[in-house]
Amino acid sequence: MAPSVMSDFSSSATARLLPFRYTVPIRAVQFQPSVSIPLTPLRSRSTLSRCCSSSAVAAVATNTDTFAKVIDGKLVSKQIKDEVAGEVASMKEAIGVVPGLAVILVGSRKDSQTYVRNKKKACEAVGIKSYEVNLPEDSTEEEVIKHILEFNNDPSVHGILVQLPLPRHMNEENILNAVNIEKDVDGFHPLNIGRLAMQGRDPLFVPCTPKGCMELLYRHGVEIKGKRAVVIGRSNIVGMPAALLLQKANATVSIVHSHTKNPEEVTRQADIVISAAGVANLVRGSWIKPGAVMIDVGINPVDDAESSRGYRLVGDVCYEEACTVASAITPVPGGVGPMTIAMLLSNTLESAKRIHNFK
Ligand SMILES: Nc1nc(=O)c2c([nH]1)NC[C@@H]1CN(c3ccc(C(=O)N[C@@H](CCC(=O)O)C(=O)O)cc3)C=[N+]21
Repeated sequence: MAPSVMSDFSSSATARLLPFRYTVPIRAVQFQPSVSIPLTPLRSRSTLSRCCSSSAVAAVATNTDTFAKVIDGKLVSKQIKDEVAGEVASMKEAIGVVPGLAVILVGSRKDSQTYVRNKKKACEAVGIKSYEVNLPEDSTEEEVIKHILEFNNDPSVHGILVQLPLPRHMNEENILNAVNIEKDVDGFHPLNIGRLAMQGRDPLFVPCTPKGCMELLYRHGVEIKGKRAVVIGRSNIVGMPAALLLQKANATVSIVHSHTKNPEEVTRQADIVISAAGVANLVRGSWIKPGAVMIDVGINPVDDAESSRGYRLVGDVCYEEACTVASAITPVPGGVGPMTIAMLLSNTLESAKRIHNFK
C-alpha cells in the first residue's frame, strides 16, 4: 500500500494563494531512533541503495501507522493549474486578454531545455500564451538584455523569465535587473526580494519555488505561526526567500548552511524544515524532530542502472528514514518541483490581472 496522501486541500480559487487561517493538526508519530548514522551526505550508489532505495521505501511503506503523510505536490499543482485555467478563461471572456509568458534560454544545457519545454507545456495546458527566445551560449549580455527590453515593452507579455543558470561569462545581476519588476514573475529582481525582506512591504512577485513550498504548507493546514523552522541552504532563488517567507508567516527561523557547525542539532529543533541544499540524502532520520514537517526542494540525480535515463532523482532528505520520524513529507519527484511550475503560471496570471486591472 502506498503511504497515505494528505488530501485536506482547500478548494479556494486562486484567491491569490493567501495563507489559510484554519489549521488541521498533523498527527505526530512515534520516534524510531536510527542507530549511529554518519553525518556525511551519502553519494555512492552502494550506500544509496542501502539507505534510500525505492524498493526499501515500498517495503516500509506498507506500515502506514508510523508513516509520515505524503504531501502530494503533483496533486496540489494540478489543482492550482485547474484554478489558473479557469481564471485565464474568464479573463479572456471578460476583457479579451490572454496572459503571456516570455522565456529566455541562453545556451544548450539539457536540463534547462527540459525545464523550459515543461514550462511551455504547462502554459499551453492552462491557456497562457508562451513566447520563447533561444540564444547561443556565446551571446553577449547586451543581446540578452535587448530581448528583455523588447519583452518589457510588449503589451502581450505579462511575465518574463530568464532561465538560470546563465553562461558563466554573463553577469546575472545586470540581466535580472533589466526585467521590468511588473513582469518579474520569477521574483528575482532585487526590488522584489528587498520588499520581501522588509516589514510592512510586499513584493509584486514571490519566487516560485519558495512560494510553492509555502503553498504546500498552507494547503495542508500546517500551522506556521510561532513554530520553529529551519531552512537548509541560502541561495537567492530558494533558501533565502524561503526563510523570509517563513519569517513573514511568523515562524522562528534558522538557516543552516555550509559553514553551520552543528547542522544536525539545529535541524532537529525544527517543526518545519525546508531543505534546499542540493545534496542527495543529506538530511538523515537523526536530523529530524519527531513529528516535523519536511519540505524537500532538492532534485539530485543519482546513478541508477535500472532507470531508462541511467539515473533517478532523489531529494536532500533521506526519504525512507524521514518517513518513520516526520509527520509529513514531500516526495522527490512529485513534491516541490511541480509546484514551482504551478506558481509560475499563477504569478503570470496575477501579473496580467494587475496590468489590466482585472479583479
Ligand atoms: N529563472 C528560473 N526560474 C526557475 O524557476 C528555475 C530556473 N530558472 N532554473 C532551474 C530551476 C529548477 N526548476 C524546476 C522546475 C520544475 C521542476 C519539476 O517539475 N520537477 C519534477 C519532475 C522532474 C523530472 O522527473 O525530471 C518533480 O520534481 O516532480 C524541477 C525544477 C525551476 N528552476
